[in-house]
Amino acid sequence: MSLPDKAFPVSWDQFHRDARALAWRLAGLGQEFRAIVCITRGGLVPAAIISRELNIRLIETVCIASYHDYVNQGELSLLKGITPELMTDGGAGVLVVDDLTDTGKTALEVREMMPKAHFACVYAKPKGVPTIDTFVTEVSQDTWIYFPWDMGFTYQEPIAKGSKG
Ligand SMILES: O=P(O)(O)OC[C@H]1O[C@H](OP(=O)(O)OP(=O)(O)O)[C@H](O)[C@@H]1O
Ligand code: HPA
Ligand SMILES: [Mg+2]
Repeated sequence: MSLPDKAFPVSWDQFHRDARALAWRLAGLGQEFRAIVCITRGGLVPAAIISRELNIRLIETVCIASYHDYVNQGELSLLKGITPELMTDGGAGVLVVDDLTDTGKTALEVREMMPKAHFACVYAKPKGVPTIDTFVTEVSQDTWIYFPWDMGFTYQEPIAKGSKG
């Protein structure tokens, strides 16, 4: 598969605002979370922001990789599971955080470990939406989200270059 046609670039500022908006939504649920489980690596950044906003200091990781060559999803590899103490009662009271859900496969894998946990991510594509309880912004399935930690400054061709006008 090649990169989807549409690009949704996200700056650090925008990501911070959107992750904070996610924290506001989660605060609005009126639920006390006993811990955050972040899905590495993408979940580390929103987890830092949400843990600060919601004053959650117990942070655990579940380490999963699936997009081995950036755009193409392969087999999911579970590199590190979740501590058994947090998986008691199906993960009730635990907040699972990721940067985005795309096909929903990653979230479903973690849901099998903690069916009663609350799943949150900043961005969602339609296929992944049913796997998530709370998110901020939906983008179409044929959009690629460019996160600031994957980006650098590069030269951009002028729009007019190559056009007949
Ligand atoms: O809904 P899905 O189709 O499963 O895709 C979403 C997952 O893909 C990305 O992680 P990736 O596996 O690329 O690893 P990374 O977080 O280390 O970049 C992203 O951070 C999500 O965790
Ligand atoms: N952007 C970045 N990483 C991803 C995406 C995306 O749209 N989908 C799955 N991993
Ligand atoms: Mg990830």
